[in-house]
Amino acid sequence: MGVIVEKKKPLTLVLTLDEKNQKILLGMKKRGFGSNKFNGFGGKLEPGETVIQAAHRELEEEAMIRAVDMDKIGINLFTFENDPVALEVHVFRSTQFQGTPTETEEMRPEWFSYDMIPFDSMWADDRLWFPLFLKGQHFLGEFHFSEDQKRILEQDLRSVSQVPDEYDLSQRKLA
Ligand SMILES: CNc1ncnc2c1ncn2[C@@H]1O[C@H](COP(=O)(O)OP(=O)(O)OP(=O)(O)O)[C@@H](O)[C@H]1O
Repeated sequence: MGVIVEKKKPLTLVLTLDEKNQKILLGMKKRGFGSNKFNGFGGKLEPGETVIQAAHRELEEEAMIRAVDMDKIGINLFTFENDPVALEVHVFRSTQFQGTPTETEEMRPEWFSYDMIPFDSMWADDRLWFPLFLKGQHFLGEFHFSEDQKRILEQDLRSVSQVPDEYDLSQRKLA
């Protein structure tokens, strides 16, 4: 116990669902942080941008689709051994979009059935919170990773009735 966090960096993550066919759109990340893993679409905020604006922009840039609905469903706070900066990932759920998912320089999109999500090729936290996400439950998670980003050393995940605008660092469970 005792994960030290000095500051946090907001990021977005959008998961697009085809509820009728029980499928989720993921992308194989081709470069940068988390490369060679399947994930939702997202990234950093640009100066002056809100979290929701960044969520829409990153989905358009990385998957070439435009979300019609965008619901904030949770926040995950990620920390890594020997790194005082936490990643605050705002997770969104979208069930309607315009356009056709298209491969970009950053991502190769692919649909997966809810019961065939490729967790072995994803971040280790995903298999823990996806079940809540798929049920539409709001959640807050904290995941402390090993320095090599492969293993979760400590974690806390809980359902909440409402998702706050940001993760209150003074309320961390792994502090
Ligand atoms: C540690 N466990 C994790 N589990 C699940 N998802 C995680 C994650 N850690 C980061 N993520 C997501 O990974 C993307 C990184 O994005 P990232 O490439 O850094 O951002 P962005 O596209 O702005 O950067 P560049 O343009 O490449 O610099 C972004 O969606 C972010 O939410």
